Amino acid sequence: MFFLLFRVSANRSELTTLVFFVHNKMKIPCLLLRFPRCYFSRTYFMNFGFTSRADFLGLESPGPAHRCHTKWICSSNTLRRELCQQAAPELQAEELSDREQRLIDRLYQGLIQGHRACLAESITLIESTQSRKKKVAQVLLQKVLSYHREQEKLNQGKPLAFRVGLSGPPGAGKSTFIECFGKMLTERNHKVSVLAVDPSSSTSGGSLLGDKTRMTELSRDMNAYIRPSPTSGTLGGVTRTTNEAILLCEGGGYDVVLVETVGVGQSEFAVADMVDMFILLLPPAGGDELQGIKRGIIEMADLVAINKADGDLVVPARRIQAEYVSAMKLLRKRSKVWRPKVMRISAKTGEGISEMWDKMAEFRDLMLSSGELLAKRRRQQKVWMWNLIQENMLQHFRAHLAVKDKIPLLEEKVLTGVLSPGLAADVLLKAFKDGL
Ligand SMILES: Nc1nc2c(ncn2[C@@H]2O[C@H](COP(=O)(O)OP(=O)(O)OP(=O)(O)O)[C@@H](O)[C@H]2O)c(=O)[nH]1
Repeated sequence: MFFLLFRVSANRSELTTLVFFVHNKMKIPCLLLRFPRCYFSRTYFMNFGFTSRADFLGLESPGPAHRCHTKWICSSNTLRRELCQQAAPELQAEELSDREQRLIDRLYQGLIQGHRACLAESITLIESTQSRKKKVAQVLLQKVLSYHREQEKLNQGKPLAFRVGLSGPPGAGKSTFIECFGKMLTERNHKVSVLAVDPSSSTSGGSLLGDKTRMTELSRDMNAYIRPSPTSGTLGGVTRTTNEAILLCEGGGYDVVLVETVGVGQSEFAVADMVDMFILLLPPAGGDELQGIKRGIIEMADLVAINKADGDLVVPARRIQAEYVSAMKLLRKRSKVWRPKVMRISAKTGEGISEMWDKMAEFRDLMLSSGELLAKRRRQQKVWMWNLIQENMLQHFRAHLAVKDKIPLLEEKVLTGVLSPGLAADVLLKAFKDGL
């Protein structure tokens, strides 16, 4: 990247005008080198026509002046990070109070040093619905993201963590599996975090996955971190924070991030869209007992694990495995390098768990070497951005004064066949546009 460096002492307004001219005409990011005690307010820059901080980066030596508004860059290392963050200038536009800055610094430092308490506090911050806290959380997240990018660069561009989604109907043995699987991984020097997505919590106000005493042994393990699902919010809200929590966990050095969801709703589709590998855990039962499982979700699975393949259940587990093997042959191929596998395991006895991890590692290596993993992650980012925009826009639309009262009436007219759905939508959209 090109940028011009200016050093400012005397006649700074003339210089700033010149810098702005260069920046504006030549579209070159400019760097302004400043001296201590040389204070520039945001208004000062705005007066010269700069519209965002990323237009213009300031370098200052730490000193009495470092508390001034343009506290952007204090060392060449942070300078590099700040340049990387140009893509998200709006997040830095809001000035943080000293207290907020201290909070971010404390959480960030604690997080990257692997302190579980700081990770927990950071996730609580991103789950906050209070607008100010949300902003602070986003600044923290940006910081963690740039740390991520640096670490990934050091790791030759390879992802820092393996993101795994786990879904299955209630009683399939998810907690027993995670306990057994997680312990095996920590014994092999992995750091494991478990995030639960439980959409039922948004309607019941309680967390199904979180309330129970689950995974007692794993939760005592210093190399594991278990986070129950947030207790409020829409599915989109819950999954948005889960997405961000994944990044925080990775920043905290967790190299295996497990996202668990109950396989009876929409959450598993959302989870499948935020992980590298999606696993479906099923009990050795078929037909009626698995009615809650949606067909579509089987198509999303990269691996199906038939659990409880022990004692009397070995025979039905074998039968179910054979059924799934043939059913999955009929599914559309989603990857050039991987065909979904069906395995038998027992979370109770631990049988098959190590082999399952070997298969998972094989999947990750194949996906990485073929470039499919990174392509998938990039695609997921875009999907998520649009999902969130859609959800927010729809909320905004439904709550808008110009359409709010009209919706029930128009819905009724569509239901009774008085109005076509297309026409009703046109009426509402026009009212919305006119009311903007
Ligand atoms: N025989 C046998 N029983 C198991 C196995 N894994 C889990 N179970 C039993 O199945 C029951 C449900 O297990 P959980 O781990 O609580 O299942 P879950 O999927 O987390 O259930 P929810 O929390 O309701 O979603 C418990 O009684 C477990 O002891 C297994 O491998 N073999």
